[in-house]
Amino acid sequence: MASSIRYRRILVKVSGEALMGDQGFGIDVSVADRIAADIREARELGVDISVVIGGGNIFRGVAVASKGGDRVTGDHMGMLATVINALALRTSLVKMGVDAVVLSAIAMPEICESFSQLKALAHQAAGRVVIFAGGTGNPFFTTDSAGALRAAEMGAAALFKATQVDGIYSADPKKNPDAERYDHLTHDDVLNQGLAVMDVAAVALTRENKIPIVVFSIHEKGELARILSGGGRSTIVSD
Ligand SMILES: Nc1ncnc2c1ncn2[C@@H]1O[C@H](COP(=O)(O)OP(=O)(O)OP(=O)(O)O)[C@@H](O)[C@H]1O
Ligand SMILES: O=c1ccn([C@@H]2O[C@H](COP(=O)(O)O)[C@@H](O)[C@H]2O)c(=O)[nH]1
Repeated sequence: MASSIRYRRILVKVSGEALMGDQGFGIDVSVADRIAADIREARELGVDISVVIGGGNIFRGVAVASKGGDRVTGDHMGMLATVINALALRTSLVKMGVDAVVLSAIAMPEICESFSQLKALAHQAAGRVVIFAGGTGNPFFTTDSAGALRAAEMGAAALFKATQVDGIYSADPKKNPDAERYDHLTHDDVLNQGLAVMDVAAVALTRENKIPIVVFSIHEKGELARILSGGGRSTIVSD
């Protein structure tokens, strides 16, 4: 096992939106397989990995609220979307020989196990990749907040946000091509400058628990292992 690995236990927040690939909606299985391969490669470095998966490729609660519907119902729909994605990612991992389990914050025992911290830690100790579904289980939150929460519960040394962009910029790089990319920021920098790559609750929770955040592009094959090995391209948020 290489000694230069940056973190020995991490939680990866996987973008739901990325799962749709070029389809515009739903799940592109080849993308799920690629992400699973990246997780397998990173695990082979001897790193414990658990995953929170988003739901943006299927449903976000604000879509209901913005059309005058009930936000809480919309958020329930969004959380269910994350369960669909978690099942797809587990399928891809198992297909390539990685033992993985889905734990949902919303009980659905016919489909997957319900979340408890003890169960999650036991699965991790048994060498499984734990995929957390259903977000926090509460409306008005996001899967970024679920990522920060589960990272703290799992004793993760860092929260990796695998997203559409290769780091944190001075403004949303999709809207501002001239935005400046940062290699390193503090939690306070992200909050005080209103850098919207993650929601405020998630950043505040990681700050409280002294958990660094690593933002990197999910579209770069092998990037997770490269960053864990000391290379790659990312923004690290730490104090
Ligand atoms: N300052 C910033 N730096 C980097 N990205 C930013 C910034 N502000 C806004 N963004 C946007 O935030 C997005 C990531 O946020 P978001 O969590 O909504 O997407 P996601 O990772 O695809 O998650 P999901 O689909 O699971 O909801 C990036 O794709 C980027 O366009
Ligand atoms: O704790 C949570 C997490 C998520 N939601 C709802 O699910 C969707 C999808 O999650 P993303 O983080 O946007 O990928 C989100 O928009 C919420 O509607 C939630 O209510 N609580």
